[in-house]
Amino acid sequence: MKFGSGERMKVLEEFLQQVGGFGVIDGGLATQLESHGADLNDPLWSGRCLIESPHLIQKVHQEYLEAGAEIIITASYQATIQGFESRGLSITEGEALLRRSVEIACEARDQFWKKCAESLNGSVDDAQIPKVRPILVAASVGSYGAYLADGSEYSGDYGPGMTVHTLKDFHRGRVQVLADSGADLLAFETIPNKLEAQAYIELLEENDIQIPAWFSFNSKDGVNVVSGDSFTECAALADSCTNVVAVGINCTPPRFIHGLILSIQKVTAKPILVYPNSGETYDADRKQWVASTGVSDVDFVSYVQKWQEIGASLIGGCCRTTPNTIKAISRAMNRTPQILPPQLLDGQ
Ligand code: MET
Ligand SMILES: [Zn+2]
Repeated sequence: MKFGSGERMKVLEEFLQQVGGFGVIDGGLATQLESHGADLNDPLWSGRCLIESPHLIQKVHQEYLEAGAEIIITASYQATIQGFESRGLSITEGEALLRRSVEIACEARDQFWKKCAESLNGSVDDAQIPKVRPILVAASVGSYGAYLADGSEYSGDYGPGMTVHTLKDFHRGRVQVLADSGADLLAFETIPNKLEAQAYIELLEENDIQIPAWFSFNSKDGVNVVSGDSFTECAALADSCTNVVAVGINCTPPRFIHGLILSIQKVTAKPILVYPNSGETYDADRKQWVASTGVSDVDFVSYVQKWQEIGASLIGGCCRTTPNTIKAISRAMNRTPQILPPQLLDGQ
């Protein structure tokens, strides 16, 4: 089916309507994989598990669904065809692994729905966390900086010679594979600069990508994206693309989110998504998060209703957040009861 811009918007609009106006995104995927013992000290980071431990990825998706997530993000963030090639895999094998990342998330969703239908027949377990509910699978696209695995997804500095053309060439194959994979939307995450946002837009438009996309930027000062480009200009650029159905912020300390939501609102009427990290800082040289700089789940959650009030429609967590964070977000979220589509209640 060919999507016009209206139809693309409908995917998210209908979802938001069904979940009561506000949706819960999952939490840190890599973080939770590591807590189950995965060694992600690897250029492929969480993408390594697509090769070595796909069952673990599915387990983590399940955990986030149990915690209340309504949008689960695939393990393709740092999984790239080029990255798989440097592992000795062929392009075909790399593409198959990307498709697999979406299949794993879809399987987790199917199992979750099945389990809900069998055990509860649509009833509610936790007062605040409805068991049977719409769930979207978002296919993650991490930045070129994530592929470089040198911390440049947090500096946005790709050097003076970098061009939109090079970035488009880098992303083209993966974006096309993920767009045709059966995912509900593409999640362009942790976008560190304006150049890469421009490259994504041109790719989506030139390749006539049919599924909707969200653009999510990261910031370390609450004013600009990490490269120093204006956050507002980046958000306005995202707004200009008809493929983009939501604009937001991820992997950014919670304390900056309020101001950034207000900046996005000035330039778009599209839904706003936020999934901050725990507020800890990442030491790119040591490839470690520096603990003690972050906020607890309780503090994180104290922000949730305020973010909703000022205009965020989708809220979740990024690095160093866990199923506990998502459970707390889901409970704290202020929303009207859901109108569930009948096919969900039938467990189909
Ligand atoms: C560096 S941001 C990482 C985002 C990715 N979706 C993850 O949670 O692992
Ligand atoms: Zn993150």
